[in-house]
Amino acid sequence: MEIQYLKGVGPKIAKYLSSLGINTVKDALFYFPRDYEDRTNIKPISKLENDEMASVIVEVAQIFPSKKTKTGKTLNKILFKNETGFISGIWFNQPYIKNNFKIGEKVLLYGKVSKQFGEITLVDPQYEKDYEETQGINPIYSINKNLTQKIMRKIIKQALNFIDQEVEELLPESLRKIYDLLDIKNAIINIHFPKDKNMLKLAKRRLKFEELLIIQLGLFELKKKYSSSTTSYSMAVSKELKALKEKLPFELTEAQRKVIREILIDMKKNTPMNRLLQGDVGSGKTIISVIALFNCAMNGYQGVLMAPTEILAEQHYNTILELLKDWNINIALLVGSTSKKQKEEIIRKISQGEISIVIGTHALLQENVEFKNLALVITDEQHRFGVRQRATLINKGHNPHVLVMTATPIPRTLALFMYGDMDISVIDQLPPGRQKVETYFVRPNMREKVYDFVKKEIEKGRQAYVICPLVEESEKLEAESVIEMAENLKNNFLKYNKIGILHGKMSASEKDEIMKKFKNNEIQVLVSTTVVEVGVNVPNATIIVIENADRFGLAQLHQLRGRVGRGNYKSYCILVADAKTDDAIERMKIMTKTNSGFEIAEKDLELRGTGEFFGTRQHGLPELKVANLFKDIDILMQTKEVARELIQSRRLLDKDYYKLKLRIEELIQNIGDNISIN
Ligand SMILES: Nc1ncnc2c1ncn2[C@@H]1O[C@H](COP(=O)(O)OP(=O)(O)OP(=O)(O)O)[C@@H](O)[C@H]1O
Repeated sequence: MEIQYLKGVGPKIAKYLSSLGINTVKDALFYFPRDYEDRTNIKPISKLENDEMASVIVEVAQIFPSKKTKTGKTLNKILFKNETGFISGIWFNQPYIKNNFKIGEKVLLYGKVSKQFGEITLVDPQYEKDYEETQGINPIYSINKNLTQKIMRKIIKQALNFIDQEVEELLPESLRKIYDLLDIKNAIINIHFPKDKNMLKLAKRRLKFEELLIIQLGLFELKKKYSSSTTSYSMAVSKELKALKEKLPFELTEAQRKVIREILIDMKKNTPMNRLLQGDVGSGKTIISVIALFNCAMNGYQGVLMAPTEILAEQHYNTILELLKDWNINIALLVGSTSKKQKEEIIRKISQGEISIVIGTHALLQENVEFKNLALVITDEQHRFGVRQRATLINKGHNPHVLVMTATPIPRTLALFMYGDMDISVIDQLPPGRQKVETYFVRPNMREKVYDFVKKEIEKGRQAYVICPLVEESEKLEAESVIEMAENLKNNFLKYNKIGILHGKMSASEKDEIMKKFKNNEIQVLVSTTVVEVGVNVPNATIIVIENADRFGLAQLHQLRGRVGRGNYKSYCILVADAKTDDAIERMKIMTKTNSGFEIAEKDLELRGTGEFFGTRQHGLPELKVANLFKDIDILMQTKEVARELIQSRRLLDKDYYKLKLRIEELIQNIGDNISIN
């Protein structure tokens, strides 16, 4: 039912609601509050504590004229009283607020308490005059400035009148009984307008349970599908591997050896490998992919490695060419900017099986790229590819082995959730000799000192990255900001150093040229956008300056920092930021405190929630509305068990579960796969 059918929702309000993603009554019912104000516990004024959120029922005692503050804001103050004391309300830049109150009138105020110099104040409080009906726990919705909480609550209340026709119960009573879950109707009513705190808790639990159970079931079904496809390419462990290992410029770490064993065992089986390889930045994942691709080629099959950026694809290509040059293996690079003629040639050779190892970017996904006998698919940094894209590549072969590499360390339980259909290998050890990257957070007025320090490193023979401030996502601006920054450095701080620039809008050959020069130390300072974020490997670079660091998320900062500290030299990361919000300052501080990708990932989850952390939309998985993968581990584990049991006992096929089953099929379709559960 369209939202306009509700009383009081005219075209204007409907438009505002639509901008929140609410187009139907059902959308409104599932638009859950972001928070609640608890008015059940109305305290005497004298008992209020500094900084707490509180409600008071008071009478207007005195209305003061508007004043200007030192910073030019208008300040309005109103004094309120009740039998327990006096409290003032202050509002900034709302000069008309005083017209809304009359002396002696009773109001309910809700806001943050500030106690200073014996005066108790509520800053910018919400107020309601018809407060009788809104006592209790009240929902607070994420709204935009065109709507008010009051209007929103009215709309939701009306929507709740249609709950019977709009909302389906997916969980049968038998299951609800065992796990003490509210029925869906009660859960939705109580998540919007909780009867009391306990009912709010139960409502949340029920909705989280459903949300997580559906995803778990979807992932289990996917896993079942892949593991039941029995025929893959069984590959012997090539005798040549020993020779390859001897050619490496370093000894493999124990962690790398363990992972290689796991992968070779998988590839030997005639069921397809489906493995996630996790390893922190710089832990040495590339060589693992080289060994897997080599083994595949030695068995006479084709393998492919897809990277998220051209720079990285080229880097992998060059590494592989160099390492495998003693063997007669045809290797090709296929990226967006490969010339048309070359592309055609490469595509022809791939389809005829003349090329054994293909390295590339998204360009590999084009329809006309066909393989003769694709047996191994490796994707690097998979969180940048959607599940769908991975599937497109996999479908170019017949049940090939699949290896996904990621540098985002995800706590194990969460990894099991996100990649529920995959086995997991972890490189939990860095190559020997690595030192902690010393990280500093400085304000922009320290810039001169920062670049003095950069100069000193260069004098020692080392190299530096300068990551440019993020600008709006405009192609031109991106290039401009890099050029401007480089000019600025040339004219001021780094007059005598060789500076190069790199940004996403350069052609592949330009980028390649710059990267080669940087690798050969012909460029000492590389001013770049985040195109170097993932994977770029120049061990002689020991210092990275990240300008406007507060605009980056933690995971991204960690990736960027991972560009240094990749060799035996002591390395530094300097975050230059005029961070103002608590959140931004917190992020900077976390970076200075820890080098562990694992800890950073956990903090990131805490600060940003799971949706953004995983970029769930890219994964094709639904965004979680109520559950939080970090905080709701217990429900997560419980639903995992339930999912397993429902599938193993085949109870999911019972009539009771029919609606749930349909929902799961729908979910899998959204992920980009097509299976019916039977
Ligand atoms: N066992 C090892 N001993 C010494 N150096 C190693 C070892 N394994 C890899 N390296 C080197 O460490 C550097 C980082 O390796 P690699 O580029 O594979 O990291 P990565 O795991 O892909 O990191 P990122 O996620 O940042 O791309 C490279 O210079 C590589 O040659």
